[in-house]
Amino acid sequence: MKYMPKIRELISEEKVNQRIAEMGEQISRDYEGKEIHLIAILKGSVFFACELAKRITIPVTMDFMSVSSYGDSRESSGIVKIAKDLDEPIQDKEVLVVEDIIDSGKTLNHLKPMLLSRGPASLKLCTLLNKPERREVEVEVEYIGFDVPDEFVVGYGLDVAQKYRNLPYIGVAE
Ligand SMILES: O=P(O)(O)OC[C@H]1O[C@H](OP(=O)(O)OP(=O)(O)O)[C@H](O)[C@@H]1O
Ligand code: HPA
Ligand SMILES: [Mg+2]
Repeated sequence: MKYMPKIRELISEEKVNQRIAEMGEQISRDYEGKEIHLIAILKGSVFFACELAKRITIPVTMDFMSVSSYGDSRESSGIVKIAKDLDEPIQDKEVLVVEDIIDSGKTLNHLKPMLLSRGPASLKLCTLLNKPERREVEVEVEYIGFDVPDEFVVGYGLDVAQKYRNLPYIGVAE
């Protein structure tokens, strides 16, 4: 039989949804009077990005970029592969990049200068989870849902070898 890790709950569905609602409220206040352009980094951030967008009360547009570096491994390959670029230009837009997790920092460290070179009015980062102990390259992150310990987390969009993205809570794959 294929190896299936046991999943231990780390952050309940209720806590995740409550925190996302708070983040949506804070973002709506910070960007009051503006429109916000959310860029969700596929695939992991899609659950968070949709839930966050529903909690933002100012006008929202969305675009998607598909980026991967982990593949089926629990370690970053260090090679950030862009499988799908944005559909629309971001020039003069208030851009908020939405991630499910910042771990080594390599993905965002690679993406940020690339997006900045396209001339957005502003560019900020928002992540549901942050794993500070694993950071290899510095990234400035404006909005963080939860700090998590140095364990491989799954659920709410996060996968281990493509599985468990659909769990409605955050767990640890043991
Ligand atoms: O800070 P880092 O060490 O770069 O890790 C964070 C990135 O890794 C994961 O993506 P992954 O490559 O697993 O692609 P996926 O979203 O399709 O699962 C996650 O969704 C982030 O994009
Ligand atoms: O802990 C993690 N879980 C799932 N995907 C990830 N990508 C980077 N870190 C993680
Ligand atoms: Mg992944």
